[in-house]
Amino acid sequence: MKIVDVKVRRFWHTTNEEIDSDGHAHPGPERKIKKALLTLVADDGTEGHTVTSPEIVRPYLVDAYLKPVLLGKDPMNREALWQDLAHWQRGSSMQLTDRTLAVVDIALWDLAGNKLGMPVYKLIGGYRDKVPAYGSIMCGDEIEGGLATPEDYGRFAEKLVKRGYKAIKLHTWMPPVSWSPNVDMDIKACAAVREAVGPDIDLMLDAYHWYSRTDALKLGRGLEKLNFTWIEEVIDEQSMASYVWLTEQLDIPVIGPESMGGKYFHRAEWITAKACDILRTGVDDVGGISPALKTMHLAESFGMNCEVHGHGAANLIVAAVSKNARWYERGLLHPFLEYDDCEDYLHAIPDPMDDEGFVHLSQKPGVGEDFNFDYINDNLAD
Ligand SMILES: O=C(O)[C@H](O)[C@@H](O)[C@@H](O)C(=O)NO
Ligand SMILES: [Mg+2]
Repeated sequence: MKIVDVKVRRFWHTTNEEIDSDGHAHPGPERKIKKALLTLVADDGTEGHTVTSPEIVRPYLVDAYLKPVLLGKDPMNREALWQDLAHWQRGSSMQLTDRTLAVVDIALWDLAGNKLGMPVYKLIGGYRDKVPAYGSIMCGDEIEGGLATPEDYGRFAEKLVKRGYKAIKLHTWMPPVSWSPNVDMDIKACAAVREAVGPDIDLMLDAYHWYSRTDALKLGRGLEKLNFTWIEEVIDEQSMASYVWLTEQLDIPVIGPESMGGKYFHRAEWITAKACDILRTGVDDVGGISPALKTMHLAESFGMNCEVHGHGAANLIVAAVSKNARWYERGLLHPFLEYDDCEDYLHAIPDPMDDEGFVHLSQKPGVGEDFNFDYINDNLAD
């Protein structure tokens, strides 16, 4: 087989989420944004697809890196293609990011699954056909009846438990919320959730990402009293030394790094420096399914769990093939948004959850995104 085409189709997508000045999502007025479908085409007609933001597969990157590396190559040689792209990153003046490597890797896995008529998680080697999910709540806001008070979080958490979740992660208030960040309010929100759901639900916190060491310590101590399962990204992850310090001080497990680059290389440094108790990976964060698997195996060799950042079919695959991933991060969730509503460019959501809190893997060939190609082709954007 050979790759004969690399195609990008930009299309209009309707969303009811808006992104704040810190890059976090909240409910918002319905609006149209552009998305991009990346398609890799093999000479036998087999295709692999994934959807991303247009910037991730902008024409410059496709012409300067993706086509030169991919065209004429065997799409089944994913490792060689990923290594070639990864080597181009240094010479790309930071233009070729892990996000672009990720979408190419996912599309290559999708193409392989389509070619072999298998769901990708089975192609890799399934560990389970369903994964327990935690409900990942959106960052707090100042919306009446939304996530504006600790009581709002408590009420929403009760609903999530009734929906079937056996674990819940809070993202609490961060700027631009006018009075945040605020450790005491973070602890109040966590206490309200613990009070609402009782002692048997796993609870985690992912709070303001730039607290000082002493603020993070105060927050961690508060979570220990509430028997939380982990504390996440509460200090700038660029300071690994701060996480070494925090991990030494706290009994509650510290998880990371999420947003740091460096793929599995940097995550190996966090493990050997004892900067975390639980490792973190995610297809967007480390450059695709392939490097996410390497990160998972790295953690396993140190007897560590590694939790997958983010939702979607590709992240679900990484959790489904890994004994040392406890959860699938399902979200982000908000009282005003219906997460089970399907995106307009899909025929079905990639992470259906039963009422016991398990997300079931698609048994269709490929990665598991059930694209509505008619919708995409009928809503093309320039
Ligand atoms: O934008 C972000 O910080 C992430 O998307 C975040 O909201 C959430 O996905 C996360 O941190 N999960 O762990
Ligand atoms: Mg996080």
